[in-house]
Amino acid sequence: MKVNGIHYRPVWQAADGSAVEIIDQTKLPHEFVVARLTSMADAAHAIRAMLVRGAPLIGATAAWGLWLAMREDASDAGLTSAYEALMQTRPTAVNLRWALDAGRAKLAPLPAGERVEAAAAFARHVCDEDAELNHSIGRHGLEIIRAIAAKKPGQTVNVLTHCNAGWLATVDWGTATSPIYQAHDAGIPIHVWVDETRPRNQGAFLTAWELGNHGVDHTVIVDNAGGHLMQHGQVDLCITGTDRTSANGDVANKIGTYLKALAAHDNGVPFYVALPSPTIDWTLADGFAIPIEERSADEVTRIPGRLDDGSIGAVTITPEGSKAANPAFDVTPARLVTGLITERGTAPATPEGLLGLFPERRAAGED
Ligand SMILES: CSC[C@@H](O)[C@@H](O)C(=O)COP(=O)(O)O
Repeated sequence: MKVNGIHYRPVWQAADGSAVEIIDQTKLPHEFVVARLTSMADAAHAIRAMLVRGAPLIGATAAWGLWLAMREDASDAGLTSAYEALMQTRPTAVNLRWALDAGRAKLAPLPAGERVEAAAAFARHVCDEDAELNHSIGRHGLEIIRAIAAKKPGQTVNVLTHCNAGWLATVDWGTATSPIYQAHDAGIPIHVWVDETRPRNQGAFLTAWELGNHGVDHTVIVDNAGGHLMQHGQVDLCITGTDRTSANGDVANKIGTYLKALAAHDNGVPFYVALPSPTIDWTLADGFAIPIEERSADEVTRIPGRLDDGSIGAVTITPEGSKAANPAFDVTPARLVTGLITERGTAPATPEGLLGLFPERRAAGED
């Protein structure tokens, strides 16, 4: 998507082929900074420290991390240690495992001398494919928004989203935002309630920045406001992303998603989850086994932002000595999910619903 008229992806190979470049998302929305990754350790750090984040982008950056690793050591031992180091960066988004498994399967049979070029080709493919999948998700999600718009002619469709499942979290388009961008581009009047998404504020920092860049009308709200807005008929539908969806349609996503789904259910508001197929974990029968990342207490006790003097800083908001817990994701049970919007269409959040869209998984017996 575009930033000041220039098309960007959040990760790409540097024009001279010497490095990987990323948009450093820890600096947004106050500064637009491009960071260079020149080693596998740089890529691992970028994922762990959330310079890049969001399930599909974590997978795409890991794929580029394999390329950086092969430049350093293309031996079997080098491949194994890069695979293991990158796998340990963040636990919840299954796209990481998907990309590393697929990358290792491509590279392992090759002679070491061919691995660098093959790793670059693989990373380019992962990125291009993610952009295409998300564009398709948008086409299917657009039909849902169009149907809601048809029931309220001339009025604005109000969507609530949580965290950032936008183009910054993917390679392009975003998952939850792809239907929103496509509806906006199709001329459907649309407005987005953006959950700030404490503790890291991906909604306030990133989703609001993205939507603003694309000219989509939006309002940032505190995480606790969604239920109230739903009770008062101000939300037509919710769309979120997911870091991992189990084979029965349970959805792991940013902490707080579950509470939005409960409020939506109580108020009869449709609650959709948008996801590309690499986010489905076919090995898990339900969501309870999804590993939930526990992050630093500092993310809860301190908030970064632009200070009144214009500088960028952080403030402490809790009393000295108070403990803070920081589970970064939660699992929304499938029964609260109206539908899963995938690149192949929208499925009910059930095992049969998912297998109906991905019948090859039935035959595969799942791996
Ligand atoms: C298309 S991104 C879907 C999810 O990855 C997104 O909603 C989310 O929870 C991101 O969490 P983050 O901790 O910022 O990586």
